Amino acid sequence: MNEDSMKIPQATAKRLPLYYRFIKNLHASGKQRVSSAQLSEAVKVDSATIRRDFSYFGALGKKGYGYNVNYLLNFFAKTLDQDELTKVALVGVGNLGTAFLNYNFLKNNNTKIAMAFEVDPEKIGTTISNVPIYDLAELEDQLNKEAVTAIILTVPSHVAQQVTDRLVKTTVKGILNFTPARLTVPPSIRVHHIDLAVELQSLIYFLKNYPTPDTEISQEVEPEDR
Ligand SMILES: NC(=O)c1ccc[n+]([C@@H]2O[C@H](COP(=O)([O-])OP(=O)(O)OC[C@H]3O[C@@H](n4cnc5c(N)ncnc54)[C@H](O)[C@@H]3O)[C@@H](O)[C@H]2O)c1
Repeated sequence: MNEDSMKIPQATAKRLPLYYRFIKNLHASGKQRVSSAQLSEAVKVDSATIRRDFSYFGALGKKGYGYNVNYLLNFFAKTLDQDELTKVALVGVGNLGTAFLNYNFLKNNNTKIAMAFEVDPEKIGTTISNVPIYDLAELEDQLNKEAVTAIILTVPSHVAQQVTDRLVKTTVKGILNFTPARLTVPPSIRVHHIDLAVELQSLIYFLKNYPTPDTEISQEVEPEDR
């Protein structure tokens, strides 16, 4: 993010990539404007929140016109540093790690998994989707050489902290932690925790306590631009 975006609240900033993806699709399909109601339906964020978020971006929607797609696209691209490729490394090429390496992140944004690390001699020295898999012993050297700023952590939970401790001496500023381990990091490193078990439990709680409308109804409101 650049300096202009420092004033954007964190909750708004988190929704930026979501808005950006949708606006990019709209732009690609030749649309010039979009209303907050259309955005709301597509990204599943209520329109009052969208209007408030967009006011931080200096995008003031006009009644009966909506928002200018080109303006938004330029704003998001600049704010999210889309002109710069962010290098990411993955640590732990098991079931989950392999799936992420096979998934082409570049399709959606300028994020690239540049390298991966392993301890299994069978995997070290091989590639998956052109991503080289290095020995964990080379962690600090390789990360610093390529100025990697983010890590996807998909190791067994009992080694998560020891891998994290080694990142302190590198260019890494953020960790996307898929392990159930709660990580201790210095203030210079940010951790986002993705716990599938917790998310699943929360979904099931919502299904039980806040039943969704009939499938037929939700299909009727499916927008064409999704
Ligand atoms: N598979 C899933 O659906 C899933 C879902 C949610 C969370 N998780 C979590 O993600 C993590 C990975 O899960 P998985 O199913 O891919 O496990 P996995 O055992 O298939 O893969 C772990 C990989 O990490 C490697 N490894 C072990 N120690 C390492 C180290 N110090 N440095 C680098 N690599 C190391 C192993 O050789 C192995 O290839 C676990 O913490 C798991 O709890 C997995």
